[in-house]
Amino acid sequence: MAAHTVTPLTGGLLRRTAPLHHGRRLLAVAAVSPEAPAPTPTPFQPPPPPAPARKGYFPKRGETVELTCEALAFKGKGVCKVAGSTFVLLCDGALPGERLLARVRRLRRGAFAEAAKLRTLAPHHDAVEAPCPLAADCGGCKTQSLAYAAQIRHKHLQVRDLLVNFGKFDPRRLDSSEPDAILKPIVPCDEIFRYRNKMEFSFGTKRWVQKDLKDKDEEEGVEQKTNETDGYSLGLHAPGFFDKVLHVQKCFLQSEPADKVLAVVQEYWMDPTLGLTPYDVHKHVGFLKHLMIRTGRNVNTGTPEVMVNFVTSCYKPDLLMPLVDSITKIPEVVSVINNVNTSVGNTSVGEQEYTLYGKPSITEMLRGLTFQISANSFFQTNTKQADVLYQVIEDSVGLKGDGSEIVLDLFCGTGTIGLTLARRAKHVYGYEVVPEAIADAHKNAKLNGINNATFVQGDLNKINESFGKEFPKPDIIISDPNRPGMHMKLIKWLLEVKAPRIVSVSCNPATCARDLDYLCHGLEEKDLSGCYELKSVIPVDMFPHTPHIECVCLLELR
Ligand SMILES: C[S@@+](CC[C@H](N)C(=O)[O-])C[C@H]1O[C@@H](n2cnc3c(N)ncnc32)[C@H](O)[C@@H]1O
Repeated sequence: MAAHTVTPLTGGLLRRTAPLHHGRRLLAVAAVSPEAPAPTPTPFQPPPPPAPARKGYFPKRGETVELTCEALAFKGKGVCKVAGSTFVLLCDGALPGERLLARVRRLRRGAFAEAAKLRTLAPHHDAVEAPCPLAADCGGCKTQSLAYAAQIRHKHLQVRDLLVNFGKFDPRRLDSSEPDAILKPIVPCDEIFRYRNKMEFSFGTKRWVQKDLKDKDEEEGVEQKTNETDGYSLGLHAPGFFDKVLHVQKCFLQSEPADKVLAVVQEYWMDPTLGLTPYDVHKHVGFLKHLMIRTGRNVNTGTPEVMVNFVTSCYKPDLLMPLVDSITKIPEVVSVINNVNTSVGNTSVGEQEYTLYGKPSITEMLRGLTFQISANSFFQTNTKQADVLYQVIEDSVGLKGDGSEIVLDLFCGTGTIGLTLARRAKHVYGYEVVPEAIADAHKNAKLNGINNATFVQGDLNKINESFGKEFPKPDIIISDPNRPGMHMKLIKWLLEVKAPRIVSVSCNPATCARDLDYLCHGLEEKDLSGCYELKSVIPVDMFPHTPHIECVCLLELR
């Protein structure tokens, strides 16, 4: 692995202000320096000459500035600076190497500012044409116009910098080209489009228009791309808005059959003769709330099977039937569900669920096991890459395979990780807070003839002294928490129970690095007794074109 140049932390910082479980706050995240430029596939146009350097620049709210993006920060924001200045402006949609015009939006305690991109002045080093025409406006694919190789490089560097700055790991142990380097090369995704098995779209009464930027830009004579006009909409929420919906005709992240369903729904739902209205989140009137489309694989044929779930504010199947008749002409559609959610909230889980067509669940296959997935079950969203991720987890877990070891699967969801390991373990114990997920885990175990797995519902943020008494001492612990990471109570328990190996799986490298710091460097300064040694970190890219990155970390008791 090549050694990377890394900007000092002060070169770009992102403040995380929400308090974490531990009382500590994450004050900075990695900013990574751009790597050597790759060939630029977009046609060359001479960029305007750069603005003169402004040493000692300090931003003013509302001003328009010319910026250069130097790196990608955690969450995919560009780390930008005015020429000649060291002050950092974080800008959504700015990509490393790009020169852009932006408006200063917010000053963050004088430490850094947030800016909104107006337009590109000169493209970044690794520019490619984004296939989706909405890529610049939709918060879903922030980095679609960055070549995939560059996306991977930046994700790898982010993980590396977070391990150094939050995890306090020695960069020399991470960067070495030796096979024992802790940070392994990132595992890329083979399919970088159409990888999501589930998309959830919202019906809205307001179609998103970037009004505030547009108005001001027109005054300033800056050309700004905008989206359509006000009106009903079906698509994705505009970034940062719960009531404005970006109209989406097709999504390059979902399967082709799912795109066919979306096209049919878009064609018919606004037909006034059908009497279908979108739910108004301000007035709490209207019928259609969300459209969820899930794609699974038929266990026998391997062909796609699609579930369509309409989330509505009340149960009026007659209103939906014309739409159902149209979408069920698509051969892959095997299930149409109606979740009825009468609450005023924006959630897509209904209090009542009705099957309007076909079966109530679809099947999915993962590492040789079969899973029944209903409309509200949790399941890894990139099935193909989940197969790769679970292989990496299985390799890191390194079960002997003689059926002698006890595995504890913390944050087990529907039990998928534990069940894939159960075949080589003595017994798997899974813990998870959502009761429906535990019920699914039991069903999944039964469906696959697995008898050596026990799943327990419980909140791992609220464990007490009795936790751990109901299962034997584990030989290996897997921990796969949500983005906030592990609660301090759980970290303390892990340090007390001293399982020989822990495999920490995380979708948030910042909280992951923080938790690794506690587990490897202890809670008391300089006391490493009973702590773990970090053996390997393998980043796996599950979500191309987004800032998300999954990490599988192996820890061994010292
Ligand atoms: C990232 S998912 C991992 C799921 C599973 N390991 C998988 O690979 O499919 C995290 C899981 O942790 C669960 N969870 C979140 N907070 C929890 C808590 N305080 N106690 C127990 N489980 C929790 C979530 O419901 C979710 O299923």
